[in-house]
Amino acid sequence: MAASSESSASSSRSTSDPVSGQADFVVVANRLPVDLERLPDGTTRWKRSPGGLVTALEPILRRNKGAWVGWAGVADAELDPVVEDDLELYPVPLSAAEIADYYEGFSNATLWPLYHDVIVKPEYNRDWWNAYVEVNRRFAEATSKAAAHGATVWIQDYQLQLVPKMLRMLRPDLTIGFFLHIPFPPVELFMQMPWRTEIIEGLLGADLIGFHLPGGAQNFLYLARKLAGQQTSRGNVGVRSKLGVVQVGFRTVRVGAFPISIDSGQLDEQSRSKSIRDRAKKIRKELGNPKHIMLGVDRLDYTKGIDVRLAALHELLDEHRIDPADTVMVQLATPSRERVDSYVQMRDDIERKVSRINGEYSEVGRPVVHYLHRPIPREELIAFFVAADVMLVTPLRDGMNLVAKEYVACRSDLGGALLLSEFTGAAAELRQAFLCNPHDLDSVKDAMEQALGQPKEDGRRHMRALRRQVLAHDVDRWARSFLDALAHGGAAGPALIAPAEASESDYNEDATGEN
Ligand SMILES: O=P(O)(O)OC[C@H]1O[C@H](O[C@H]2O[C@H](CO)[C@@H](O)[C@H](O)[C@H]2O)[C@H](O)[C@@H](O)[C@@H]1O
Ligand SMILES: Cc1cn([C@@H]2O[C@H](COP(=O)(O)OP(=O)(O)O)[C@@H](O)[C@H]2O)c(=O)[nH]c1=O
Repeated sequence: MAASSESSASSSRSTSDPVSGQADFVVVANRLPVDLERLPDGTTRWKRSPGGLVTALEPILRRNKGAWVGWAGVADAELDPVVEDDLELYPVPLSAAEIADYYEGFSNATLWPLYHDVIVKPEYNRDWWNAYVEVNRRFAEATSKAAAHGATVWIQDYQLQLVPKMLRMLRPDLTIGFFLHIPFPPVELFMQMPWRTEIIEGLLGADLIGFHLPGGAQNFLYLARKLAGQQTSRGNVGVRSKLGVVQVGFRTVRVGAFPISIDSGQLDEQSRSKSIRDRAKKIRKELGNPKHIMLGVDRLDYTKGIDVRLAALHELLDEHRIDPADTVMVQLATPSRERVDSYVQMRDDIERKVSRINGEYSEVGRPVVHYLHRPIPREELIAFFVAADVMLVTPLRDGMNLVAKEYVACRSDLGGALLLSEFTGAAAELRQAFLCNPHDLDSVKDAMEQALGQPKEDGRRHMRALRRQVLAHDVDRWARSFLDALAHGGAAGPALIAPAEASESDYNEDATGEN
């Protein structure tokens, strides 16, 4: 079952030979890399799960023949383990009530807004918390059954912050890592959380806790001192270096910054293929061969600042700083968390903004904003990256934002410009982008105007520098740096991550891979 292509669930599932307690390397995440989809005719099929966590981890796990414990994306699905040549999937069932309380409630209406700078108000609800505890326990139990004696287990993200402690109690023989894919908030915000001590203690069950940026690691160290009363190191945490330390009884928990990335070599190669180049030309033509194509690619999430870029475009059109006759914007938006209130409201707001702009500035057959509300297949996305002159990445807050890195990896022609919010993790690495403050509309408008008007030679210089960063720091390097740190500080033996088959240029710090 390839996550990138859809296939019948029944044909790819081995029901006769469930494997248990055999895996030396286990990833645990809320979602499996594939979602089970129930079709109207009663049949099912697998489709790729949304989001950057899956994009990043799936290739790593396949290369290392690991096991993945997670939810299959639908309610009440009791599925057997799926065993493939290079991956084992262990589905964890969730009931409809648990999806409402643990996933939509505590994970996405409490933790998600709290950890993203309270862009919308987090809701604190005891029933949701109880469901979160219960589901975290189920994930810990499922992992305990999948992992071999002495295995390395890598737990992912905010939905599963209690699993490290629960799993350690069940299986003290395991080496346990935890990685948070979203920002970890400062003390002033985290202290709102009614169950703040339980969460910090849950995370401290791990041997190594990873964040994208040093700031998240520093916030965590402070809270471990304040809430769990533990001794911690006080020096600065570095990027992939200078780990922080928390002493929990006789155990030492380490804390570090490991910025996630993408399979940049593979994307670079794919984006050079004739089929993608041809499709990119066709997209341009289908859009009416405008002078400028601006592109946004996001889950439809209020953190992503889609409303901000639309507002900037609208004002630039009003001020005649953008000509609607020669510029189009394409917004590709994957549906996300559609039953959470704040997501429903945001969708209405965005769709109103799109129709206002189009109502005022489009001509028949030539909309200014092209808006698609559906998941876009990977190949098609790559063609859009190749076609776009300006990539709009304007989150109000984002742990990393892999889309920004994917755009850069796809531009071996050194064309295009990246407009990037300072409030993304990616901005710490992609300094040659057009950086903007999404809370300041003038800053976004100015950056948009500059990106559109950038002289070609300046653009090539910027893109070359961006590509150097993205090609040298790929997802393999991210996983290896985390797992090496985990192996060297814990009970595990040699590093588990085998290097990807890579061309020399993928790992050459000076390579831009340009055409
Ligand atoms: O599973 P969903 O509720 O549909 O959400 C999708 C994923 O969204 C989040 O992604 C984050 O991880 C990316 C990779 O590290 C990062 O670049 C991005 O900034 C984050 O927002 C979430 O953290 C995942 O757990 C979800 O699966
Ligand atoms: C809209 C869209 C996106 N993708 C892929 O999803 C991930 C998104 O990752 P990112 O870190 O930017 O943000 P979140 O994890 O969603 O918060 C990226 O790999 C995109 O290419 C996709 O495959 N299809 C889509 O329609």
